[in-house]
Amino acid sequence: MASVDIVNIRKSYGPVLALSDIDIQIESGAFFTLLGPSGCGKTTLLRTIAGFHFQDSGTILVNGREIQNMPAHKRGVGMVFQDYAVFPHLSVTDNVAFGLKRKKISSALIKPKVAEALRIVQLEELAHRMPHELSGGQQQRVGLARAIAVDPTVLLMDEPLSNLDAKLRVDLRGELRRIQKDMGMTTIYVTHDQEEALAMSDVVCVMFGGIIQQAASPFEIYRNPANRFVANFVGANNFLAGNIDSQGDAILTTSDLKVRSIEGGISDTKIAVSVRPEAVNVSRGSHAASDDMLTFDGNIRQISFIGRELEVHGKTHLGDDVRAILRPTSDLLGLAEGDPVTFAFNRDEAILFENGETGRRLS
Ligand SMILES: Nc1ncnc2c1ncn2[C@@H]1O[C@H](COP(=O)(O)OP(=O)(O)OP(=O)(O)O)[C@@H](O)[C@H]1O
Repeated sequence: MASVDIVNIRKSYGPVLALSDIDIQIESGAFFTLLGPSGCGKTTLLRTIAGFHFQDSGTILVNGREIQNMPAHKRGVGMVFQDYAVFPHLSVTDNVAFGLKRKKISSALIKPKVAEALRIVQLEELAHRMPHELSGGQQQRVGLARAIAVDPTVLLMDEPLSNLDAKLRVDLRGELRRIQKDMGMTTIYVTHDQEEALAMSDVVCVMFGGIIQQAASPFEIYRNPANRFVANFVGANNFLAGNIDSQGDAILTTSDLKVRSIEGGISDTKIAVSVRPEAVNVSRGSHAASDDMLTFDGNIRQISFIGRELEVHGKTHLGDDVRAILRPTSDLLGLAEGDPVTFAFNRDEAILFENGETGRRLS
């Protein structure tokens, strides 16, 4: 078990600043995920921790020991790659033994270590196969077994499931998490798949533009996104536009509704209020707002029945798009394009962003 501290890591590729003063503390045994869109710097950060890239400045500590200037093979980290990176000319056993042989471990010790790693990833039966005789999921297990066989202090994984089909990806993510928990191995995982990140992680670290936007538990990231980027990137969200008037009140242009008084708010500043689709209610006709509920008149644009859920797309009278996810009821199923409805949500469910930046709950 090992803690990892990343202090002020900065890394450029020529004029491109890929990582800007990254600070991260990872607790021993945690499953820590770097999540962000393509180009946000997550692979660069992972490879800098692994020692495949060197930072321009900053410190990386594993259990309090600086590793940032060590060569990759001395850092004690295991790495699992997106493209499996198994050696095609070596059997499953020899692939898993590869790192142990390179560490000059005696063959008497290699055998039980390989057997144990194959047992953990449930590949004992296929130990003698060659990689071309394995499925993608099995090859990725070989990659994982090879990484854990050398007893790394930290396990690094770069989009390990992204080459697998959707069903296998879901199966394997549960299995990866189980293995990681059983072994108590501190893991840093890279993905651009937000559902995967939420499902697997103790901590999700959302990155954009080489900067950490928020690092918190999956629930916290979803429920209390720190800024508009996180609110938009993680899960679906509605954004209703507005501004702060000369009295310092936040007013939604959607409905001329005052949603909050903002002390020290700068007049004419733009605001946005976000609300998750599952928090939006839809009902026929027009209903007034109450202290707790914000309501918006509008019309149905499209209704899609997707089994367990009904997805409703609408437009408010002042032009904002609204999406709601609801339990299908016969009344809602009877709605048609163009029907007048009221969209409503509880203030508790809404987050106010001033200048599109830091978010805070409405109520
Ligand atoms: N070798 C390189 N030379 C120049 N620029 C690079 C190099 N590698 C990455 N970059 C740039 O650095 C930034 C971060 O790239 P990085 O690969 O870390 O992003 P990422 O979040 O992992 O993206 P992806 O999900 O597409 O792999 C991007 O702007 C990218 O274009």
